[in-house]
Amino acid sequence: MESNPTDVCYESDHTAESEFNVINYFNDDDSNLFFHRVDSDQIIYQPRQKKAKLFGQYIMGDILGEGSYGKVKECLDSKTLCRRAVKILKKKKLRKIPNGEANVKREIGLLRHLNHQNVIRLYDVLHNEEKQKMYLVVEYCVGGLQDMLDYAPGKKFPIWQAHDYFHQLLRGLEYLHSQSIVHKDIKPGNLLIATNEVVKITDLGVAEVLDIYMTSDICRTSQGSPAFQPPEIANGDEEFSGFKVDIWSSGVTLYNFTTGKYPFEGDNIFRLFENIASGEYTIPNELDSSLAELLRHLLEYNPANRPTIKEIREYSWMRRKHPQNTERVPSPPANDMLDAHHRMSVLPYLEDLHRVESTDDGPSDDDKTSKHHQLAPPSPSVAKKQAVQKSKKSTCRQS
Ligand SMILES: Nc1ncnc2c1ncn2[C@@H]1O[C@H](COP(=O)(O)OP(=O)(O)OP(=O)(O)O)[C@@H](O)[C@H]1O
Repeated sequence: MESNPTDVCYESDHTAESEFNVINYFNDDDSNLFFHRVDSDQIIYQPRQKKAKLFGQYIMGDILGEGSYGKVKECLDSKTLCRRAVKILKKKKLRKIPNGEANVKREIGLLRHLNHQNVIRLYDVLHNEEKQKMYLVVEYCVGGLQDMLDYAPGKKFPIWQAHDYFHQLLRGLEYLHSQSIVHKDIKPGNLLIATNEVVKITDLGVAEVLDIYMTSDICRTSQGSPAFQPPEIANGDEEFSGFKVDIWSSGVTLYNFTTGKYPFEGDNIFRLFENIASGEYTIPNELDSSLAELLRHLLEYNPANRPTIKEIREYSWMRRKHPQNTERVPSPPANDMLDAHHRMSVLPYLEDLHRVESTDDGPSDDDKTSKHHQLAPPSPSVAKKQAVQKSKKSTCRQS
């Protein structure tokens, strides 16, 4: 077969063409062909433009985490410019989880009425019937205490840090109890940390509201995490004091904060409940005797002997100021270890939303029809530019 220069060149650069978009210049008679070779070091990779997504007045950011009910994303409230988190719940998924829908309904019903510094705030609930999704807009937190423990040396907090967090847990719990609510699932995994080290009790999905006309805190059901359940639940008692369940779980939580371990363990839930029901556990010798004394009382077998929150505050370990002689365990970095400062992930999406493609002569055709403009709130472009600058500058108000 007769070959011409074109064939030869084409074959030799075939891979380059398919991978790097080689540009061919042909002249009319096809006799002068240039292959513009591009080496890999000449290629400029640009990060993929983040496409803005809005729902209601909220602009979505990156994923913060994922639970059994769905994803949690960061978002920005465009009205208040406050940083928030949004739990995205797929209704289909909820129906598949035992008590899923009921738990979410209960949590929403409860959170709507609660307002305390140490309990997560619910700001908004939105539905998308078409997508069968539900959006719960809550306070933004930088992480969870369980994630912090997982990263911490020995999987525990320094005593002074554990002391601070436990104090805050008691404050939040005291508020819930004052509202006749038994949380029933207190554990590090349900304690988030906001900016300024403020602990937030979250996940009220299995909480119970006591009848306000009842004088006791008797409960009959429990769905909490097994390792944090008290002997009366492990034994299958039909009735038990709800508040004392929360005191026991707080005791297991404090034990975990300060030792990195659990008082009761088991290969499976049956073994675990057997161990809890036996009431036998040890407190590591290295713990201060005043802390050991508090833990023993929190983990009293008989719920009636467990202290109330008011009484807990009187223990010498609680009243003491603990020296900050060890470094604080930080909240784990966001975005797979990349961002230790938890920068706001909504910004790149905001930039996409407010990208100005117009010239001085007015908006370009692209601008007039772009999706960004359909999505953006109807405000003049100047105001948009200002909003971007403002949101870049401001560290968002936290309430
Ligand atoms: N308000 C929030 N601010 C920041 N991150 C959050 C917030 N709420 C949850 N997250 C992150 O999202 C993850 C999933 O949270 P979610 O409450 O849906 O599930 P979970 O409590 O971890 O698990 P499950 O509900 O399955 O027991 C959390 O582990 C946390 O990392």
